[in-house]
Amino acid sequence: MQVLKFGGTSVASAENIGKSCAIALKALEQGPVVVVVSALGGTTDALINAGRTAAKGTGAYQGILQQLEQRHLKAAQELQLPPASLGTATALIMDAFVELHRLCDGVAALRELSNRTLDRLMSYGELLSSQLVELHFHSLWPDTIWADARQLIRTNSRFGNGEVDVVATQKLVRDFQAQHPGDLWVVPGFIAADAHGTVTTLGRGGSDYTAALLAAALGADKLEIWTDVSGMMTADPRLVRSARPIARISYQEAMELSHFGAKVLYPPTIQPVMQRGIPLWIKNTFAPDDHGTLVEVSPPRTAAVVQGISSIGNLTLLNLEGSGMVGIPGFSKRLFAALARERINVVLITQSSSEHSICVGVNAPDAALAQVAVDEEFAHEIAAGRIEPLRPEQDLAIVALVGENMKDHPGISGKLFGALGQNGVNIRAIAQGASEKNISTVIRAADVRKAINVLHEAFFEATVKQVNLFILGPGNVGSKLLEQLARQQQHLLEKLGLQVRVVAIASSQHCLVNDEGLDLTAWPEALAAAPAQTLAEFTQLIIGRNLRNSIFVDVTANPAAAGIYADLLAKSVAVVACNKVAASSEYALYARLKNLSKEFNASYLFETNVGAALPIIGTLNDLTRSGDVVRRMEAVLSGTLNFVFNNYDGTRPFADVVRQAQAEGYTEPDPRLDLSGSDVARKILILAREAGEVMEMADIEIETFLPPACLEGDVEAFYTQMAAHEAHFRGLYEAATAAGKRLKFVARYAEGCAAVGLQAVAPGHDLYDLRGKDNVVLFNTDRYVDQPLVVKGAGAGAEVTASGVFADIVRAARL
Ligand SMILES: NC(=O)C1=CN([C@@H]2O[C@H](COP(=O)(O)OP(=O)(O)OC[C@H]3O[C@@H](n4cnc5c(N)ncnc54)[C@H](OP(=O)(O)O)[C@@H]3O)[C@@H](O)[C@H]2O)C=CC1
Ligand SMILES: N[C@@H](CC=O)C(=O)O
Repeated sequence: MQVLKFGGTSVASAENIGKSCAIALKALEQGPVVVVVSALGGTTDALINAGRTAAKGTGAYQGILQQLEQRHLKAAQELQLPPASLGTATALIMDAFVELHRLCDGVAALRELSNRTLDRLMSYGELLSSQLVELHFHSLWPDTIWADARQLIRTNSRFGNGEVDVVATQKLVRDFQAQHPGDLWVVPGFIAADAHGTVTTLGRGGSDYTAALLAAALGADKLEIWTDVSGMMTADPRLVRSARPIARISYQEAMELSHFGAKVLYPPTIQPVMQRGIPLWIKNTFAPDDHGTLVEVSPPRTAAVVQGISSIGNLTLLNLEGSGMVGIPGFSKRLFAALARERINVVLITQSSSEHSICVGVNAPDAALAQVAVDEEFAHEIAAGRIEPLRPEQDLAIVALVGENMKDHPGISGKLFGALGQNGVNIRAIAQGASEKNISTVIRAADVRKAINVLHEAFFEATVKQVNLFILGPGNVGSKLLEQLARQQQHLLEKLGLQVRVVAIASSQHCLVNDEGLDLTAWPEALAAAPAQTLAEFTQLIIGRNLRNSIFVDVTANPAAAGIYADLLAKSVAVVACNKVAASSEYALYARLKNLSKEFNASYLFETNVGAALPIIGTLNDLTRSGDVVRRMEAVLSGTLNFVFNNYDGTRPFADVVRQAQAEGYTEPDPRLDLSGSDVARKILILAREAGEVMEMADIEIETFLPPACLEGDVEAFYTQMAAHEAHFRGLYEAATAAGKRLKFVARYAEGCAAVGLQAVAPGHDLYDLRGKDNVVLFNTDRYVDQPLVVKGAGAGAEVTASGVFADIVRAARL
């Protein structure tokens, strides 16, 4: 004997009924079959709607019923039944709707819809669908009978959610079997009757339960639940795109997952088949060849420790707290008794070992009633100040990991907390029983999508991690970065398992957004047509999207952009910046950002602030982290100035060489920062801070070689004044050359002091041979005493800088 249950979508139309029928006929090749059917998809909701509309006293329910009747008549027509069967079907439908109209008229007259009447109304959905299906089967398999579930499933008289009398039900089913030994039964799901024969229902989704009760009573070889997905999934596919079906799972795990929102199975379904050890399949009517999920006693153990991730929304936490609870027995009993008296279901319980508080999760609609009930129960203690009035916390949800293997596996909860923490998901409460089949976390409802995706990636997709970039400043460096990202997307996916998506690009005039990731080959045109956004709006866009593994990339030189880092880090959004403003602004901000980065587990990386893509800050960090102490640094840190002094020989104006440096992309957007020495000063300041020094910009001695007039006015005036002072620059050059030396703009740090300035260096000096736009840093430390540790190479240029930003992005993504 096999029991096959077809859900609402599987019988929603004549075409779908045909598919379900084909599945049942195939099963008949292996032996007798019991088919349990739900109502035609959407019917139960429509019947409830009709009843509730009638209860308001309006006549609108008539329209709802007429539509529903037409739908059933159309399905009967389309089933292409033999004429006699079609006549029977039409009569059944019309009679049923006469009765439904009569019931709703009564509800409208009384303006009252009791659970008992609602059960009666709803029962017509399954009664009609099962009779239509039976007529269709009958035409293909004459040995088919319709079995009325009201005569098979016995419940108490709790209308709306009847409690099944299992012993009576088993007897009724076996007696029926003895009298009707046919090959194929068709049974309406969801409906039952109490001892007086009054119709009851088994709760929404109860058709699964009907099928399980029949399977258990008949000692079936298997139960198959046919639905519109290919099995139980590792997570809700509406929230997690990469969710996949679970091939085999234990009853216990399936029970945990179905309780926690895996809607493919009505939770009570498992108990009856588990008791009898009947294998339960979840299969897809629309893809019958897919494997589906097999729920069984002990599935073969795979490497998967976690089987699925599930969630329940709409949760409220109630926290009973107070010093008067500690060490006194009976508090929890009274708390749960108060909730039970109001028939409030407790979804989750936690209590810390200090016994100072007990925290329970309830469905949000029950929270107000729960609060009154508990506050009343403890009114005496609250008045005496021994207990606080109950504190409800709303807009929460549970996200749970499910898997029997978790119990033998250390580190699962560590991984869970780490993954959530890194993405700024705050855990409000935790529950895990000693059986360790389920680890439940309570989080903000707004974080559910992000949390489930983060966990799915951590536990099911070790190979791919999605990273979401928000890029500010698609200028010289920014546009090169976007080119490099576009070129390397496949490489990142294949070699590093990173699926890098650029979600937004913003300039000062436009902001382009696509939650699915922008097309990186066509962004310039799209950006030019996109609307503007302020920095505050851009910040909100990043925070509001609440995407996992979010990284803000600042490729501007804008001081205001540096002002948003703190807000982002505090939301666990990583920050990668080649903008030097934040790291070189007042020490308090630099320190705050560093602390926020630690506190919220979000990277704050700015390697390109010094020497473009050269590993200067990284090297310094490695030295200090491993206990070395930096005593002295000597460096050339301006690509622009090194280029200018390497290329200026008096044969063409100094200002022209500076213009060339700007055209080649070495200067700051405002080249006066380079020529004045300020840019080098910020770099040595950043290095000194990274070496552990508490320093401000004002502590750096800047010896400028520019005549003061060059720094008056705007950038064009700057170029004009440099041209006017050509003799000054030639003089500097000639004096150095005459002494056999070269000009280098040098930064120095030693014993808490730092200075920058132009210097003529002699052959043999470490800085003498520094070519082109190169930078160099010489670190003298406790370990590098005789010879400095040297980092040297190209120190400016859009392409190399972009590659340094890219490397920081990858570092942040792999954290
Ligand atoms: N060039 C190099 O070798 C190196 C550069 N850097 C750093 O890289 C950064 C960028 O330099 P570069 O690409 O040459 O500069 P660009 O001037 O070419 O680009 C700056 C970008 O920032 C945008 N921007 C400015 N203000 C805002 C704002 N308020 N909101 C949104 N976008 C804004 C600009 O947009 P719009 O055009 O609309 O104003 C532009 O797209 C600088 O901080 C520089 O110090 C670091 C290391 C080396
Ligand atoms: N303008 C800078 C670029 C890198 O920071 C330089 O010239 O070094």
